[in-house]
Amino acid sequence: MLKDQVVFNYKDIPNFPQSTVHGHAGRLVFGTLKGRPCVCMQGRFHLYEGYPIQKITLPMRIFKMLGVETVILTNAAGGLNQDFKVGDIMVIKDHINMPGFAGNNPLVGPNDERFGVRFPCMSDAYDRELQQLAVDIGQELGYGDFLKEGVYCVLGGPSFETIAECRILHKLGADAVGMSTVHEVIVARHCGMRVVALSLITNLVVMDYDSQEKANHEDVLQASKLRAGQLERLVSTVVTRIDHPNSNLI
Ligand SMILES: O=P(O)(O)O[C@@H]1C[C@H](O)[C@@H](CO)O1
Ligand code: HPA
Repeated sequence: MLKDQVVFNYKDIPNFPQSTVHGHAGRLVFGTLKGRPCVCMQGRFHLYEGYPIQKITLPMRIFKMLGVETVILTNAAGGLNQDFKVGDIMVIKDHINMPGFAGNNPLVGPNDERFGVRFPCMSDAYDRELQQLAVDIGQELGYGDFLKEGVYCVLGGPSFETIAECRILHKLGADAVGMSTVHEVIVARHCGMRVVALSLITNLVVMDYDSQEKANHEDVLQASKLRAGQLERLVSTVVTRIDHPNSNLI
């Protein structure tokens, strides 16, 4: 997808965490997309891997220091919204930081004023212009039937949710549930980068005690492959259409 690639394995970057999840390659790829400089993470980090939350979000601060202005995040998520189907792409409009309710927030600890303020606002976490751009581009690409908008809820994982947990998350107003993204968004917003995030609905969560369905990682990987090309096209088109006052890294 990127031209003129320069690739670093995470293991060769000092102090960088390592990907431990099947399906996460563990590479940082620099390059250009239609002339736009970009850096892509092939593999991200999660609380359930045992990393401290500040380590999970370290790449965001590195990107800020490299001059990145806009962060585009994608994830796999379970659909809670009853109108969602496997293969839907949800443009995230807001999040519920469930670990944060218990004090597990990446900004806990002394605030580093070089990056941002002590108490950052999160009511504008997801850039509204970029959300609209993603929706408009999705429509143009003919994705209207599977393009949704909604609220993403992060949990710690690695166990998938119980039926009672899914029911409560749905009642709380979440449309999709996952194990990532939110921590990175908080740190990216703290240091003033713009954020747009997309969830691929890889499975529908089980909300019914009569259901025989069981969430599993293999189904998540399989469903991700089915939409990989379309998701990549959406992301790359968004990149080429973002307004870049300083033409910096994306
Ligand atoms: O895209 P992410 O890393 O959030 O993927 C989800 C959460 C777990 O890593 C995995 C569970 O199948 O998918
Ligand atoms: N729950 C949590 N995380 C997920 C799911 C899910 O159902 N699907 C993909 N990531």
